[in-house]
Amino acid sequence: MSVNIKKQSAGAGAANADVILEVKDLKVHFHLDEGKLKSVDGVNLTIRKGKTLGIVGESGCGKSVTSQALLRIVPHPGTVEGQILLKRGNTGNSETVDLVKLDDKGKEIRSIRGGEIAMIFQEPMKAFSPIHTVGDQIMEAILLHRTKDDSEARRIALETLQSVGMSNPVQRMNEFPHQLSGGMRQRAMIAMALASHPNILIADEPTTALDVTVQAQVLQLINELKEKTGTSVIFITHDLGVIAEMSDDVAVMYLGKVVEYTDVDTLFYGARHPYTKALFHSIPSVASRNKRLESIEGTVPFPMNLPEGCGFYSRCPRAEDGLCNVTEIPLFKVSENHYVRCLFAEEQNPGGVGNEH
Ligand SMILES: Nc1ncnc2c1ncn2[C@@H]1O[C@H](COP(=O)(O)OP(=O)(O)OP(=O)(O)O)[C@@H](O)[C@H]1O
Repeated sequence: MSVNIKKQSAGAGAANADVILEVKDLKVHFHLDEGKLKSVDGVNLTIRKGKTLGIVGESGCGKSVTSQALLRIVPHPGTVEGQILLKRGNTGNSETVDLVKLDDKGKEIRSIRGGEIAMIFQEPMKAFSPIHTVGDQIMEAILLHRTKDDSEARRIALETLQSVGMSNPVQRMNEFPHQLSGGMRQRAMIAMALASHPNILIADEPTTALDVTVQAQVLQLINELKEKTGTSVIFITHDLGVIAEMSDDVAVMYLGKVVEYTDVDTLFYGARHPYTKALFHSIPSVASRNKRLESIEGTVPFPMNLPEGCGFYSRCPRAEDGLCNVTEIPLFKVSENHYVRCLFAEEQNPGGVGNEH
């Protein structure tokens, strides 16, 4: 995929009025017989109105569990701590709700889920029931969140299917999910997520299962809808090429923590964390297509009974014994809107490391 980076300011220093969701010190721990599994361990994120935050990292670093926490759908025996501050209502008449404090089966979170915050998954069959038609399922979401009128809901459903480029939407309304092709099912799921007019759309690896052409179409569709409706997007992927296409701001996650947080162009032109740099070395580019790709040495450790210090220590080419493996490494501010969790983050910056985030 070609790398096409937009100039943007980072979310890390976003003005308060622009912020629609703020995640503070989020921890999701699974209390298992073997011990405490720290899937997400002290994550801070800022989601701006009408912008996309990309969350990137290898498998197992806590991306999906973070998105489950935002919707309060973390399965048992997971616990959620910290703050997830959602701004609701219009400017001038808004209130902030801490989603962590809500009962995860209560009325309020159920109205937010699929209403103000909607999610699209890698596998659309997860979102659809196989025994109801696509139209009935999209209408159900609309009847729950937008109108009580059946014919109005049908009109909105058709309009939404059209807006996502669904061919022959009238016929598709009467079809079952398994009758659609992979790409069409993905579009139908996006339509279902968007039909309730969410303020925030969470997309968790939504194109991984699709072929390259359909993948590009779906990414373009999400970007167009974002421009048109002003929806904020949280885009989760392990693919830096997709991050470049989609993101305004980027959080790089490793072992349940954010290790680098900045705007997309700073990340692509000035990544500082050794893990982010390793991720860049592991993506194919036109220039390097004839060379062997470097994969990151080792695997992500299991997030249980971890040793002290930096989580990337065991795989890091820059690691120093007695320094990096002693205490937890904080997130340092290396420049305006650029935060890096590494003691050597200042190495390319003669001005030195700034304050902690
Ligand atoms: N329900 C669960 N019970 C116990 N552990 C879990 C559960 N869900 C996730 N984990 C663990 O939490 C860690 C983070 O998982 P998560 O699925 O968030 O990673 P990810 O970055 O989204 O990876 P992938 O790209 O493969 O989905 C992993 O070690 C995983 O095994």
